[in-house]
Amino acid sequence: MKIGFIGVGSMAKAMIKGFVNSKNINSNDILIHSKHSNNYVNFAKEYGLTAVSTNEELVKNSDCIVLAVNPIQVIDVLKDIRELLSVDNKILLSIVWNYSLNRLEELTDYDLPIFRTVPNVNVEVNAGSLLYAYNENVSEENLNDIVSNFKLLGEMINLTENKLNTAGALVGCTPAYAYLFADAFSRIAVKYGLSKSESNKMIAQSVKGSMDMISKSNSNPTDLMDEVCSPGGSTIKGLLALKENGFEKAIDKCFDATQDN
Ligand SMILES: NC(=O)C1=CN([C@@H]2O[C@H](COP(=O)(O)OP(=O)(O)OC[C@H]3O[C@@H](n4cnc5c(N)ncnc54)[C@H](O)[C@@H]3O)[C@@H](O)[C@H]2O)C=CC1
Ligand SMILES: O=C(O)[C@@H]1CCC=N1
Repeated sequence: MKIGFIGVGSMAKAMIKGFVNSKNINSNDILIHSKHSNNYVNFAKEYGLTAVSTNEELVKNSDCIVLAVNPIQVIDVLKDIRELLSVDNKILLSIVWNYSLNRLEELTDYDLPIFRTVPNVNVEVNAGSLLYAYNENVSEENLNDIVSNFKLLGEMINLTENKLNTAGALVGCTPAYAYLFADAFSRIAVKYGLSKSESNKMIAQSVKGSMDMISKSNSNPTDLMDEVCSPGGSTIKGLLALKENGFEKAIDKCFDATQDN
C-alpha cells in the first residue's frame, strides 16, 4: 500500500519514522508533500521517501492519503484534491484534531472511505496509540489494509466517534504532560547532585515500568500507589506534598482545557 502524507510536521514525521523503523514498509512507498519544500525534501532524502511537488500528485500516486495538516488548513487542502480522491478506490485517513467524519464527508465525495484517527508521538518508536473511527464507506478490505499497516506504529484502538475527543486528549496530549512530569523530576534531582542525562534515563525507565505495571497487572493505580508507600516512609510524605500543592486539581484543569473546543 502506498501511503501519502499531506503535511509533514511533527506528527507526520513521527508516524513516518515509525513506519521506517518497523522495516515492514518500503520507505519509497511513503509519499510526502508539505508546504515548505526545504523541510520535506530534506526529510524525504534522509529517510528514502518519495517527495512529490503537489498535493494533487501525491493523491494520484497514493492508496491511502494521510491528512496531517492543522485544522485551519483542511478546507483549502481538500478543495484542491476533492475530485482526485474519488478515483481508484482511495482511502482518506485524517489525523486532524476535532475534525468530524461528517465534516470530512462534506468536504469530499460522499462515497469516499474515511478514517478519523488520533495518534500520539510515541508512534515514532512504535509504541504509540492510534484511536480510530470510520465512516460507512469503509469496506472489510479497507479496514484490514489500514489496521495491518498502522498497527506497525503501536496499538490500534477502535472507538465510536463520540469518544474521540476525550479519549483523544488522553492519548494525543498526554505525552507532553508526561514529558513535563519527567523533566520536573530530573531537574530537581539535578539540584541534589545528579546529572540531567542520568536523571532523564532513570525517570524514563521508572515511569515506563510503572505504566507497564498498570497495564500488565491490570491493577487500579490507587492500589499500586499503596504498595509503594511504606508506613512512615518517604513516598507517602512526597505523595501528600503533591496533593497539598494541588497536583490533582492541576490535572483536572489541564484535562478540562483540552476539552474546551
Ligand atoms: N502533534 C501531535 O502530537 C498530534 C497532532 N495531531 C494532529 O495532527 C495534525 C498536524 O499536527 P502537527 O504535526 O503537530 O502540526 P505541524 O504544524 O507540525 O504540521 C502541519 C504541517 O502541515 C503543513 N501544511 C500546511 N498547509 C499545507 C498545505 N496546504 N499542503 C500541505 N502541507 C501543508 C505545514 O507546513 C506543516 O508542516 C493536526 O491536525 C493535529 O491536530 C493529532 C494527534 C497528535
Ligand atoms: O495539541 C494539539 O492540538 C494536537 C492534538 C493532540 C496533540 N497535539
